Amino acid sequence: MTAIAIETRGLTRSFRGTVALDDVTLDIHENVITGLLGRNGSGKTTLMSLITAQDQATSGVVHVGGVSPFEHAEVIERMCFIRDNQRYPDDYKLKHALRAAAIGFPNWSQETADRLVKLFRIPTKPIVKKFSRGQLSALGIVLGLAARAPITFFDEPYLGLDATARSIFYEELMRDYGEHPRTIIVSTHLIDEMDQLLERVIVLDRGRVVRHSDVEEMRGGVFQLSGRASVVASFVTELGLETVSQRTIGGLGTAVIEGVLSPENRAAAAAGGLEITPVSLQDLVAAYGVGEPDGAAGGAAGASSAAAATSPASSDSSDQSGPSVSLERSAS
Ligand SMILES: Nc1ncnc2c1ncn2[C@@H]1O[C@H](COP(=O)(O)OP(=O)(O)OP(=O)(O)O)[C@@H](O)[C@H]1O
Repeated sequence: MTAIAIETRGLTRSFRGTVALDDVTLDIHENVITGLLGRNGSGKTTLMSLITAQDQATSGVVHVGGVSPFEHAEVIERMCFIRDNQRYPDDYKLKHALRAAAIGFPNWSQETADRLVKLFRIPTKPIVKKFSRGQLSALGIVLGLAARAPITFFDEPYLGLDATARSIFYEELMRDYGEHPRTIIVSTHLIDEMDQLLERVIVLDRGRVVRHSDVEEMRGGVFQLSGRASVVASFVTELGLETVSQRTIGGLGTAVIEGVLSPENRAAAAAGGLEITPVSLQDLVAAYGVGEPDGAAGGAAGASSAAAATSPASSDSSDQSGPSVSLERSAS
């Protein structure tokens, strides 16, 4: 197992009554691609903003490389955060964004940037503000990969990308990570598409960590039981199985269960007409997100602080608490 790159202890962030992150204690492994998963409003962007010092916790601590990023600019410089709503200065064209990133990131690879710009067919003439949603995402991916920051965050990097461009992203991510291993944290809702890329996953639900483990371990330790609802229910109760979710539709019951059944219990399930099937990562994350609404997911959509401290571009400083390296200043 690799060393720990990022630690959080009791990390909590509230926004006027909305608890976006609730007592999150995590060790994020170094040089591993970790998926940050969970339903809308579960706290993924908030967690990334706190780790990159773009937002300040209500309570709890974040350590990156053993120190608080808020107090160590050199730690912030090692991180790159590509947000889904990345902002750029009004007059920026592609070349300005690339130039600014080249200045801001010590490990910047111009060769990688040039190659990816061609692969994604990012236009050179229009200002970035005129880019389509997919072109903006592609630009974020180019910056995030070419930056080669030791710790890189991608917040839903694929928004608006067509299927071909998404495949290019996945391939290029794996290629660059293979050649230059680093800590990558990627939040995604396209779990079926990305699950082969992820080594570990963190699943958040309503601001809390409901699962943090190795993907293979997770797959091996969960199964779905389905059959007549009454039989499923009594099987679960009699064996004291730990359910992630349990549903009944008509007379059919399904339960997603953590654990491994012994051969005897498998035989008993089969004798009762129950079917045991594997659970995809996507279905498992969906199962964790099944629960009563509690109003915690309402409120303003997304943290408003734009990329600042370590990400390559920001023109919005309305909600920034951390130090910032702005493209507006560094490239002209
Ligand atoms: N600046 C803010 N002001 C008020 N509420 C906020 C702010 N930022 C986030 N929240 C709230 O915190 C919760 C978590 O938001 P966050 O953006 O972290 O979720 P997410 O998991 O990234 O969601 P999504 O998958 O939809 O992008 C949400 O309820 C959101 O409305």
